[in-house]
Amino acid sequence: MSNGTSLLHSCAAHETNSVHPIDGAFPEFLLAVLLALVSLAASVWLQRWWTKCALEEQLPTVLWTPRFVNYDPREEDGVDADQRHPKKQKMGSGSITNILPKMERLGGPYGMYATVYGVSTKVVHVGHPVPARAILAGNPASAATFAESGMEIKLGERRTNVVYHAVKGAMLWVRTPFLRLFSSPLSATNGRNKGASSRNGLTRRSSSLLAQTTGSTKNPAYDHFKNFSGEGVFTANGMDWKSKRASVLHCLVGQLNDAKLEVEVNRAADALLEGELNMIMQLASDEEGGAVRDVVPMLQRCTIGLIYRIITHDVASFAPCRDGEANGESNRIIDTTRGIATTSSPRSSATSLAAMDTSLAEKSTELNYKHHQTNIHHEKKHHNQTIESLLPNYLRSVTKIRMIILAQSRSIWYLLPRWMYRLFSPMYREEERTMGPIREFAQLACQNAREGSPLELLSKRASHSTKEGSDGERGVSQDLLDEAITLLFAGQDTSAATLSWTLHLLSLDPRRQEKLAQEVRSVLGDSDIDFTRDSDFVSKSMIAQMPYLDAVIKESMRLYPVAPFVVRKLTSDITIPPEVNIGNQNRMNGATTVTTAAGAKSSGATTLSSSTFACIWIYALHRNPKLWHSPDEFVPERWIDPELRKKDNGQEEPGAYIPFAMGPRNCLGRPLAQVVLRLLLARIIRKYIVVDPRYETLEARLDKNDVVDTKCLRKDMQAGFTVLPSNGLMLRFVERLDDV
Ligand code: HEM
Repeated sequence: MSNGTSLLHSCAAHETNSVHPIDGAFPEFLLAVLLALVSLAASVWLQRWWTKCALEEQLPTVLWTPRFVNYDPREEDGVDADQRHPKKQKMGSGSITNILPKMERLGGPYGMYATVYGVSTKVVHVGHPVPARAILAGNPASAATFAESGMEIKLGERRTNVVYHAVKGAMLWVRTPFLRLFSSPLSATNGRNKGASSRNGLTRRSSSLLAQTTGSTKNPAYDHFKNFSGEGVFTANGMDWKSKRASVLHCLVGQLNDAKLEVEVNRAADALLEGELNMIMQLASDEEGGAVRDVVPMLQRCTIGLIYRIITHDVASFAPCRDGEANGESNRIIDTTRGIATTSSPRSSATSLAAMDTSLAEKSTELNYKHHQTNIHHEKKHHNQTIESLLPNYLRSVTKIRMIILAQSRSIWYLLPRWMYRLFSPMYREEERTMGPIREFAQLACQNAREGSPLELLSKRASHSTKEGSDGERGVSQDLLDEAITLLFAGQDTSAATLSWTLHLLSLDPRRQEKLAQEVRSVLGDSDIDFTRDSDFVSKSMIAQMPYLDAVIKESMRLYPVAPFVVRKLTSDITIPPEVNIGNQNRMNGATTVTTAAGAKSSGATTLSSSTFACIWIYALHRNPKLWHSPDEFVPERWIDPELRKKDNGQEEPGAYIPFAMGPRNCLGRPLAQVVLRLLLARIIRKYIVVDPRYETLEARLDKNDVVDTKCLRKDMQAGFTVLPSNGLMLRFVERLDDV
């Protein structure tokens, strides 16, 4: 202590007596730091301004305001974040619903506009089928026609900036002689020259075949997914992606015959209807107003069981729970109902379980059913412990990771080097915590995969057995684990979300719901009860006879595409022909009269330059009033009625309706999802009337002759990289009387 004091004193004395060497330099040092900071800020500002000006040559451009968005766990707990934090902007949903008005307001060609993201990242926002298909699928045909027509390629609506052009001109003047000296004819590209795009294509050839064929790639726009799905088919690139996609198609989609799929989906429907909902109905007998429950988690449990069984063939772990053996969350319900006898009829409990067995689906004899049922119960004892403990955490985690990944992509962390995000961002720590249960669950799926199942088949393929990960000693390669995470998520989340939105729309439209129920029941009939097959069983051939069911699913996916946008990076310049009037003649390409979105005449093409990112807004495409009549209305009839069909340009135009995206990186699980959605919906609607209590309240307030406008009851979207109804979806299930 005394030593310290004397040291201080001596320092003070020294300071009074002599000039410290740093004294004079200190303000200069500060000044230098300040200058450096100012020049850094100025160069960033200049760079952003420069990029904006360059983009504005082609499209209206806005500057993205950087911010540190962090994931807020309060958004997931079912309490409306708006109510708690009135000033807080909801994550993502506003930017989805406002996209069309924004495109309209900015009025670029095809409604496109651009954003300068970060310092110089260019993002083009697309909500029109012509640019959308050019970017996603490549559009060589239209490009060729365009070139052959000899039409002069001019710029689109040009916003002139005098200073920008003066500086650019001066720079070109200085640079051109040097460029001529040092560049080869192939690399001398100028985006504005006719044919430039093909030359760019040659010089910037990427190793990715996809990039060559479509002029766009997912890389690096999806890199922030990699902590989640690693190098699975969703995030992989180039040749790695190509071989992985071929393998997954072969082992999953190729192996799935109709009989297997029907059996598995009916098994999942049993778990939902005879298991969970049955329990809820019993509980609700004491509840005033019947059983009002959040259907989203129920559907998630149903679809995770389904995809898990499909990829592992492990039928024991998620077998329907009619006797109080439910997993996870549903256990809570069941615990409280111990002592209440199940009401499932002997017919359904004996035959539904039986109908689940793949091999027995073909043979179907009573003896085999009983044998199989015993097997299921035996295997359940073995597996349930682990699955039961992991499932609730897994579902919570995947719901959360959807939001974390979106928050990341909207935050400044996305633009900074990955190591910075890992080191400094609290979001990364949250992400890692969340990934724990997801990895564990996928690990278990890989270990439980039976012989001949898609995961087991994948494990033998070179595409999925190269990279040994940390779990190598447990016999699971990192590649396989990544794929399991990808497939479990893609198979579960999207189907559950789409069904949730469909039930939401039907609950707000009882008339159409009844129409659907009638169709389903007329096809399924009161079915002569067959001892060997459950009368609830719905097959693919049955749903083929239900056009209204098909229309309802299509319409729900139009209004609520669960992947509201996809992103690509352009690998070569893409020139989009001038916009034409979209009239009844439905010519979107190649006509001579050109109308911009704002209505002004123009005769220019638009060239989106290589390395630009393109955000294809599926949500905007599906609600574009130029493509759909009554775009915000739920009108399933539009898909059936020839008169209504004529009013929708979107039904004929490739790229206008793309809930599964399009091009080489379209949804790989589409054939699976198409069947799953229809079968599950048919089963639900056949048994239950779904009622939104808010609709009832609104209807009760109105006069009998009033038309109930349900738009105000539509749920907001909880935006993750897939969208779910915000704060859950509370519905009441009422058993259809004639089924009792
Ligand atoms: C309603 C159901 C579904 C919808 C709406 C849907 C939608 C989509 C969309 C829009 C994409 C493109 C994503 C992008 O480029 O960013 C996609 C990709 C993908 N989907 Fe689906 N999907 C559904 C169901 C499924 C199912 C059941 C599976 C598999 C089990 C699946 C597996 C995949 C995979 C692996 C990809 C990535 C393909 C690639 O990059 O090559 N999806 N899906």
